[in-house]
Amino acid sequence: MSFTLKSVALVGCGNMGGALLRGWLRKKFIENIYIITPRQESVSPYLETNNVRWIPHPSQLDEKPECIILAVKPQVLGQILDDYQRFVSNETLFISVAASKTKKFFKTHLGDHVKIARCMPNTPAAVGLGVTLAVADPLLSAQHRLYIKQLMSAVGLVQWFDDEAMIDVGGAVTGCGPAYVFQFIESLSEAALSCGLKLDLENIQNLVQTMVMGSMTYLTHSGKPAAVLRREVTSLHGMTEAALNIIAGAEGLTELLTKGIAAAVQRAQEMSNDK
Ligand SMILES: NC(=O)C1=CN([C@@H]2O[C@H](COP(=O)(O)OP(=O)(O)OC[C@H]3O[C@@H](n4cnc5c(N)ncnc54)[C@H](O)[C@@H]3O)[C@@H](O)[C@H]2O)C=CC1
Ligand SMILES: O=C(O)[C@@H]1CCC=N1
Repeated sequence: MSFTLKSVALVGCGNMGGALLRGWLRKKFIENIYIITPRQESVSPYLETNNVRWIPHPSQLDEKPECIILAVKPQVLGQILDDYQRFVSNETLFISVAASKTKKFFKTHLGDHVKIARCMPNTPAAVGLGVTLAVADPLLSAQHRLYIKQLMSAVGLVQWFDDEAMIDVGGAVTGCGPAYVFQFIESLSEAALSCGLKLDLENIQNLVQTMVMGSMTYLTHSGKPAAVLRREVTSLHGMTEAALNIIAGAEGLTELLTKGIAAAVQRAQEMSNDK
């Protein structure tokens, strides 16, 4: 990479924090990474990397990092932010990846002057193929925005929004989205079994997974839109058309996904009111 970041503190190293960390470590562009989390287990796999240090509690971090990434559950944030008050300064940028917790929430806990951005990444960040939605506070400088862009584009695509509400709507698509894709693989495999495919489930999943990966790679390389490639598979009055009449028909996939995304957005709004 053509740039290096000096010091990043990651608060919480679970599914999302761990995925970001793995993505960042692949790129080797952060000089010092502090993982702040009470339990050592989640950090152990990374400690052999010599620029990663485990900090059990923020009171034990003796420098002000350039950036603090908050990657704990939304419900935990309210209990821990007081411990981060002492890092609030022009030099330290806070980035929350937590669903639902608004910039206003962080200002209530950390003060109006906190430099805060919200990001909604996804777990494929671990392999550098993530999508991060980002919204910056007006207090952030162009330099802060560049910092966020460098940090998050190291693990995939970055999309900025001015409207904070888009983090919930877009997050319900790209943040939650990997779960929909994995669910699709599980469901198609189970459907294959139910329809009489005589293989064990693991074998079927392997076929389905390879088909999904092949389709994605083909889509990427073909330069054609998904709708065109779909039509190329769908022979007039053939098998695919018979299936798609059901899967993509009235009350089919688009309708189901619309309802699912609306439910996720509603849940984000409910969680934003939790303490
Ligand atoms: N899992 C995902 O795909 C995505 C998650 N997010 C957001 O990321 C955040 C974390 O989610 P997950 O990683 O899935 O949860 P997780 O439960 O896997 O990870 C949270 C981690 O925080 C640690 N933790 C608990 N108390 C702590 C404390 N006081 N200080 C520091 N660390 C503490 C836990 O030990 C755990 O390892 C959530 O706010 C979620 O909304 C955002 C986008 C995608
Ligand atoms: O399910 C959740 O609440 C988090 C946010 C996006 C993905 N996982």
